Amino acid sequence: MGGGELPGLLVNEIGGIHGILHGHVALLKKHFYLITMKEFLENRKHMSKKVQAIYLWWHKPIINRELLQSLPNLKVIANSGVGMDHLDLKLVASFGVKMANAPYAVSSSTADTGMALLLASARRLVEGMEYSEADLLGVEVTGATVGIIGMGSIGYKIALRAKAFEMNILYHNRTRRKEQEEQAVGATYCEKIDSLLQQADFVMVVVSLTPQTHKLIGKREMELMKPTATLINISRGAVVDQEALVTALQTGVIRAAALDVTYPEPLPRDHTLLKLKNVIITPHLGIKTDKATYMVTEEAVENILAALNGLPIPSEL
Ligand SMILES: O=C(O)C(=O)CO
Repeated sequence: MGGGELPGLLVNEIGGIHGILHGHVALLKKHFYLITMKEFLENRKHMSKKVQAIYLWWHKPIINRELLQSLPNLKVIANSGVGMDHLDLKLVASFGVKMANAPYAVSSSTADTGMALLLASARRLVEGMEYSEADLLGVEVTGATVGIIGMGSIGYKIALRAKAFEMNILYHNRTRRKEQEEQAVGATYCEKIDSLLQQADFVMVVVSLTPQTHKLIGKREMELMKPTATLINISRGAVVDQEALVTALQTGVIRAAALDVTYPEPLPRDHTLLKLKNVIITPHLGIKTDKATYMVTEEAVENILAALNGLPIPSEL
């Protein structure tokens, strides 16, 4: 590898389950001298000074104090998605390193994942594929109420999609959306999460994982939900108390769950959740489309270049 004058960009790895997709390498190489974590660790002394930016792919928690201490020229860490729970933000900031996420690129594909789970659970698609019986009775989506917990850009796109399915839309968020935004999607604000839980036929969890949202949906919250309701989680596994969820699903406290996120990911093969018929689990498909993953990398490149050029970072945290 040459390197020339291009700024050094450290990435987890290339390819594999947790690596930058091969198709993105050319884009990154246009702007940066790419260094994989493996190359960095093999030649730490030489590489340390080169690294000016890190591109974190797929929630991999690779940043710790020791790494930060060994990168004197690091200016920015860009993330490949919106969730930053795998990063110790305070620690990074204490090194004077800027951080950016990629909220724009992810919103449509993640909202699509949420709706796919909602529809698949409502109409029992997975069971339908497993059994050729034709008498599986699902629940109607048209006219049902979806309760969106977390009305950021993904939550809002879910509301747009739910409107097209003629659903009633409730939402809970730390801050209320503007009246025009609510009207555009026909969403009603619930100041109290409990009121949303009591009314919704589909509860869609979209909040970021923070200490405040850790196990936000626990036993009490599930007991507030209707026994006919479905819980859909596309945020982070730990926003839902998974043990409480198993019990709720086994005892009919709620009808079903559809989860794109769990803890750990993936779940061990013998995990109870994988054995329940009223559960759909997908392997964190969130943003995983050809288009969205590429857009995420483009967004990260923009953020990194802005940071290295001393310009305002579009998605700075
Ligand atoms: O953007 C993120 O953080 C995601 O997990 C999308 O799936």
